[in-house]
Amino acid sequence: MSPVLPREAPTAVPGFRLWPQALDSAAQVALLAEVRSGLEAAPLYRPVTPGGRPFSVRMSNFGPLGWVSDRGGYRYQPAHPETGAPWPPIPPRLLALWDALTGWPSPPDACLVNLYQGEARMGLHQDRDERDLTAPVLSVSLGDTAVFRIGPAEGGPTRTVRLASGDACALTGPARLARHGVDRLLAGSSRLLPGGGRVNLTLRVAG
Ligand SMILES: O=C(O)CCC(=O)C(=O)O
Ligand SMILES: [Fe+2]
Repeated sequence: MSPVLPREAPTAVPGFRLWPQALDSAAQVALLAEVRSGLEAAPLYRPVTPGGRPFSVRMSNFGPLGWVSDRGGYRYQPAHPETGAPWPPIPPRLLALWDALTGWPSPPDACLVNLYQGEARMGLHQDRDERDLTAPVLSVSLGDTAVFRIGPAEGGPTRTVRLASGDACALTGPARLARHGVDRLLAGSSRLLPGGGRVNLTLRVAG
């Protein structure tokens, strides 16, 4: 990670924290290589919603627990649903970033990997499958810029925030249960991933 503490930018949503360029371009390249090597052990797959609709993103996980969705619902589990193998470890660079940015006393035990390509998006939702809903959720973006949408937990007006390659953001405190999603990617905004697309890494204390 970067040697200095990333600069935090103000946001209009209390508890939604944003650190533009938390990872400089060298750190982004290094992290992407670590992600690719983890994905060799835990290949991306396309989950379905509990209603049976395929996600437009492909997913995998790192860490003791991984978030999965299927006909049985949403949950965390210790093994890849297709290979049955344990998830590979969370890259140390991400654990260090979690400590530096969140200051949370315990490490994350789950890192969801989302790959967005083409028209992939993610509908508005809350992250609420974790045991302790006071622990922050930290998200790191690599590749094409995402048009991220965020609004209050109870519903109501949302705002959009652009998340570029290397940006980190967190749902904390009053924004922990904020509704959020990804409307679309800005195609061609980054050259980090050959062929375009975006990798999002979401660190959580799940279990
Ligand atoms: O891709 C993103 O920036 C958000 C991902 C997300 O909200 C999730 O996986 O729960
Ligand atoms: Fe989410």
